[in-house]
Amino acid sequence: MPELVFFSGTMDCGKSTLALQIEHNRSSRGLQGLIYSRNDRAGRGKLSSRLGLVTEAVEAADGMDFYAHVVGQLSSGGRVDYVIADEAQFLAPEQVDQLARVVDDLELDVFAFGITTDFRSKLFPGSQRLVELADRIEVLQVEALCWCGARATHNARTVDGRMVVEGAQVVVGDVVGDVDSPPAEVGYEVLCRRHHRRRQTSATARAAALSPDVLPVDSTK
Ligand SMILES: Nc1ncnc2c1ncn2[C@@H]1O[C@H](COP(=O)(O)OP(=O)(O)O)[C@@H](O)[C@H]1O
Ligand SMILES: Cc1cn([C@H]2C[C@H](O)[C@@H](COP(=O)(O)O)O2)c(=O)[nH]c1=O
Repeated sequence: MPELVFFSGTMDCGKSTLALQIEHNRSSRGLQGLIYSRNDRAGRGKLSSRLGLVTEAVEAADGMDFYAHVVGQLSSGGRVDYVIADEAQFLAPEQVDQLARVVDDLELDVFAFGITTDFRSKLFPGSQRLVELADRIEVLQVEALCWCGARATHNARTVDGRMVVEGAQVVVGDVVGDVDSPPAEVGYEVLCRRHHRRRQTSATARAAALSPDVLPVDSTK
């Protein structure tokens, strides 16, 4: 039975890499996929992974009807054996309904990849609809880690290095969590829930560790 599968996780947990692997494994067996993405960091019409792989994709524009687009490909003589949709959190709920229709009426597997929640830990509308409609939800096996070493489950946004909890839901950007990353105007860092709730990023944790307030005090002096 064809399925709508939602591969979800935080930023930087390997979703796009898995999308490219699924594409590679199927295309190397002669199958033909239709690949969609939206707002990929590498630019319009791209599906890219931080491991350096990139492939061409159809940019899923606002208002694009996925069902009509797949039917259009098939009726103009194109072959479509499966569909991949990356950055699916950015899709409108009705576009997710169209993907479900591709599975049910055209009998094609649809693999959707996306982050579930935004920087405020609220569901993206596209991800909410995927949770509602998917046959399966798969959590990626590679654990992205919080600076404390716990599994990262949440996405934080930083503006000029400080974690924020207000702002536009969609701001394309990259993770800047490691010590050597230059401060970006808008960046992201994956955190465990505890540190997301406390608004403690790696930078604030480092600053706290260096603060004289928390340095060990020798009580004999
Ligand atoms: N230099 C590197 N060496 C090994 N693995 C890396 C490197 N850079 C990134 N990765 C891997 O790539 C993952 C991010 O993959 P990507 O597909 O871009 O994530 P996502 O689409 O979920 O944001 C990281 O979690 C890490 O496992
Ligand atoms: C948390 C959050 C993220 N985004 C953006 C930032 C990136 O461009 C993508 C996620 O891409 P990835 O391949 O999963 O790393 O989403 C956003 O617009 N709003 C947010 O709250």
